[in-house]
Amino acid sequence: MPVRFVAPGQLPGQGGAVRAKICGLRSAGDVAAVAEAGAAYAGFVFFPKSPRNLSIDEAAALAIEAPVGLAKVALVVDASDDLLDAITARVPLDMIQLHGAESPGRVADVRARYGLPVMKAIGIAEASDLEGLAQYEAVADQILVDAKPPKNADLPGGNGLAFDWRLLQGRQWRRPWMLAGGLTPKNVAEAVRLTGARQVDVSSGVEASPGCKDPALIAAFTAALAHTGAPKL
Ligand SMILES: O=C(O)c1ccccc1N[C@@H]1O[C@H](COP(=O)(O)O)[C@@H](O)[C@H]1O
Repeated sequence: MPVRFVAPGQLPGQGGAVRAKICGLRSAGDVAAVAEAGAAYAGFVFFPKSPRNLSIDEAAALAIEAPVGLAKVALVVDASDDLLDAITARVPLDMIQLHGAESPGRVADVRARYGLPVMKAIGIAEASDLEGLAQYEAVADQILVDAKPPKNADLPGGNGLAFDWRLLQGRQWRRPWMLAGGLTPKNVAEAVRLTGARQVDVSSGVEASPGCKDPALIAAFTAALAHTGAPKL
């Protein structure tokens, strides 16, 4: 399977700055703050239980006005084809993030049906959770390594919970990957140092309250990445 979407600086040895995805944007001001901060990706959440949920019309308005060069990502959770058909028909996108219990076969189907790169989220709480990641390497364009949500959590992500980043030390995957889960402006440099991540994803950690992004925290998050050195694995 050809890799259709590899962000610059994401393959081993390519170096480059650590790239940020800021997820759960809900307003034009959020998008402007993310672009101003130099983030690479803007995430729009389509999951009604989330405080960051957007209607398709709202997301379309934000995505159409987003600056060129800011990659627009639709986050969905076990979405039907009907929902994805509706999103992709209206919202200009660069990537689909699957953040539910989608099987490898479903990842492959979404990728083929929509012709967009797909990032599959995998929840990690302990070392054995990493074993499940391998089956997605063959079908996803990118892997999102996130904290596993607590049992009975309303949200499968976006809970502001971190996992033990040392679990990733010494690991290498065949696909570009992103680190997520409980990242903040204060801890992201340490997370990068410990894991070697070259891409990071944040939602709660740059919010003043659930669903309300804080431009100062977004700027502090990307500023914290500016001085992260080469990975020490
Ligand atoms: O942000 C949400 O509301 C959300 C809802 C459903 C699935 C995933 C969600 N967010 C993603 O979760 C991770 C970690 O978020 P946090 O920084 O710990 O709050 C991130 O990838 C978000 O894209």
